[in-house]
Amino acid sequence: MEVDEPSIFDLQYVLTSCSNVSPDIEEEERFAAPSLNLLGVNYEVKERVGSWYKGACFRPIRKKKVLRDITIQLRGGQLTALLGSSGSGKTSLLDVIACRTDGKVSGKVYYNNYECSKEVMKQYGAYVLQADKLLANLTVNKAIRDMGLKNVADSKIGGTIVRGISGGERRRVTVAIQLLQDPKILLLDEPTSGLDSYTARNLISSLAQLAHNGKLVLVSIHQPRSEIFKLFDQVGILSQGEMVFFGSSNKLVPYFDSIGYPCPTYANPLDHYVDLASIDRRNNDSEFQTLQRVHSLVEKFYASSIHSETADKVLEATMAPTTSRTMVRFYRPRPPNVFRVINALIGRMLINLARDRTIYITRTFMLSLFVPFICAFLGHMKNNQESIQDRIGLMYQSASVPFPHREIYITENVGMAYIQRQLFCYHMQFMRFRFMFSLVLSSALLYTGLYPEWSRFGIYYAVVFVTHFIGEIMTVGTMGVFLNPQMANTITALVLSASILYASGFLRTLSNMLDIFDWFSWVSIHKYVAEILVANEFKGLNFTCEQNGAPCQFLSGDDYLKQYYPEAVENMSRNFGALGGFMISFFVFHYRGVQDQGYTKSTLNII
Ligand SMILES: Nc1ncnc2c1ncn2[C@@H]1O[C@H](COP(=O)(O)OP(=O)(O)OP(=O)(O)O)[C@@H](O)[C@H]1O
Repeated sequence: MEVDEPSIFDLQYVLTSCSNVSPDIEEEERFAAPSLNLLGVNYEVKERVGSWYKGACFRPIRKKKVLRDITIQLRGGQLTALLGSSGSGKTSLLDVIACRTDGKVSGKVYYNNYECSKEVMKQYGAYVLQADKLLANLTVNKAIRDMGLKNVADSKIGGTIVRGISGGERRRVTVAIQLLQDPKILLLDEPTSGLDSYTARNLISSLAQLAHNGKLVLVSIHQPRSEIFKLFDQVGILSQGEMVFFGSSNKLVPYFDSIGYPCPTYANPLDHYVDLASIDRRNNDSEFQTLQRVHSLVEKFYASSIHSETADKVLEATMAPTTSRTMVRFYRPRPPNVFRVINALIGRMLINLARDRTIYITRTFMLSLFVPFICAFLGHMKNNQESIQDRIGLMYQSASVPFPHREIYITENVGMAYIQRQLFCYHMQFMRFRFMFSLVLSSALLYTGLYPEWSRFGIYYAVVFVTHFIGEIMTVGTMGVFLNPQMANTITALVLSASILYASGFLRTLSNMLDIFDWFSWVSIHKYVAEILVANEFKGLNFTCEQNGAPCQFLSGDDYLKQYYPEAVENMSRNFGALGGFMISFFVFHYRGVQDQGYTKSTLNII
């Protein structure tokens, strides 16, 4: 197998820096090659069909077989490529191996003698997704210290706004981050997509070197150049979820020759065979013909000696008794303790934020416009009858979550094991922002003429902060469920706007509201937020009866509370307790949701 000399930013370097192997591990265990065996694997998903306007519940569910009867063997020391046209099942096969499926998987998936599970994959595997999800403002040096990306080590990674390293270098950083945990199995979904052919070739060459050093490397790939072909040890070609070829790459051309599909001279064999296994859906005739051809290719492959040899090997491997002798333990560097991890993650996020001038500029700009506007608009609060309405307007403003959450915080693919901790760190660092923002807002509003008492200011500030914090948790939680930032923002904004309308009493008196809204208000944060805010402001306040048009209705804040929020003062502790309860339950809910979805579907990308 032909492999280039290591280049200056060769990922191979990672292996040396990561292989700080414990001396007391037996040689045999240390160098045992990983192997993956898939026997008769089927993967079926359910999808709703029909027009969206019929609603999710009324659209029929259709079962779809995404993978059929996949029997393959992958070994450490080999670079295997999965090819196939779009929709052929490459990503699904990687997902099955990584246990990231959301459908039904049948058949056997074995990692050495272990039945493959999420835990096994978390421990031994790493999955590089299609998109590079990296914190834009970190430097390569910080992200992958000593990774061999020397000439770009101090460059910012960059993103859509910040210009940074090139696409190819970014891909290398993503791969290198996964390699930090020294995985035995490395799965990469289209690592070369978006790269020019020269950079793509360099990346595949680096992966080949990693594989030849003992790792099991599996890549899905679109249209590889013919030079790249030489770097693959094994090749699998998928069509419609079935294998039309899986075996050693040097058997590929002779095999297709032998079944009557020779590769034309000067054609790239990989391109040619992928085309052969693709379905042409431009019209019924060509679809029928290509389907027939693929059907025959699959049948021929399953009848071939290449397939039966693989099947025999896989059968033997998956039938082997699981004894302590055959059970291979791999040494993995001991992970740092949880506090070090959290500390490091927070540090990284803070550095990223500190370097992100756009966030600071936008925030400062918004605050410097918003706060003076609020002060000018609501400033110099009087104590006449009209000021009751002014105060309610101010409470309304305080209970709304003012800024949409658009900062990108967690956009880095940190691997499967880190989602929980990263989420925790996200909230820790996010809290600082909200803390400061709520403080500036509360102080500015205090200046407008709220009840001048420090304890009341403290309560006011706490409520503003908690409301904003819950809004944030809701957005992140919704994001965990829908995995779509726009949708998460819209849904949270809608829910919170509805909640303030019917539960706060700021826009319509609660006694005039329909009963149904009263019931709903018990599960809305704004019922409790509003009661705390009005009790905090109105209790002990006196109003004058200036004769400027408004009838003199309330001589004191207590009168107002008695009329509209009769138990607000007595319910103060209950209301704080309820908000605490909301915070905890939203937190647990969103934590679970984000964790499960983040693992199954994709890496977190919170905007
Ligand atoms: N969870 C799912 N729900 C519905 N359909 C799915 C699901 N997962 C995969 N599929 C379908 O299975 C087929 C294979 O998808 P997959 O993403 O594995 O293809 P692919 O070869 O990786 O494609 P591409 O090269 O375009 O990324 C597609 O038709 C896809 O729509």
